[in-house]
Amino acid sequence: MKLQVAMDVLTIDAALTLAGQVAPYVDILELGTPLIKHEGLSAVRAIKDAHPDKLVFADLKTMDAGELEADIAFSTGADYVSILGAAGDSTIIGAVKAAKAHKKGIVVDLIGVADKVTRAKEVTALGAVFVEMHAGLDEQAEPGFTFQTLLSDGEVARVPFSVAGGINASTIAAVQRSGATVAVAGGSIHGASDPAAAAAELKAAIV
Ligand SMILES: O=C(CO)[C@H](O)[C@H](O)COP(=O)(O)O
Repeated sequence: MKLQVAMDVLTIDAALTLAGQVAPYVDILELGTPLIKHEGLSAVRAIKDAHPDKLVFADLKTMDAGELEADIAFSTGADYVSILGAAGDSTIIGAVKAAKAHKKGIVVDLIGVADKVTRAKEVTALGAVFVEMHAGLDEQAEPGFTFQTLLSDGEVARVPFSVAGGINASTIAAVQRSGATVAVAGGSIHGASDPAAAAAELKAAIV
């Protein structure tokens, strides 16, 4: 299982600092949606230039204009671009077309999708390299939130999937047992007093 750090910071400087701290322990460097909205896709270029050996994930969460938005991000250095599973099939098909042209990958983020299992199968058939079983920051804060549903949806869907939703050192082993191909960790790394140590601890928990 690969480890992806979600860099939910707001400036390119902060992202470069964080990436420099955690790169030895992670496989995928994700530019978070707030960072891209704040700094633009130049953040993707800056991270790829600084870490050409790492996979770079642009968390666009695209809902429309799939081919155009994905093409821009791939042209700027992204290896993966996220498209929302709630988007129409034509948006996902367009984004996959751009990914194929660049020999890169589309990840479909299932945040907010009620039936994640069905949509996971549909978008994988459309060409997504993997889906993200994702509970966003707001959903994590809702009463009754349970992380377990993400894992069981991934297990049932039987397609390549990542998991994101507050993963930390005490939950990452369960993520791996569920069969996930990627564990995404944001706050447990960028919010730690020592992000390098936090990333190292997560990496060490992956067997
Ligand atoms: O995409 C996101 C929110 O929409 C986050 O980057 C993702 O949820 C990972 O962060 P955390 O581990 O803090 O949940």
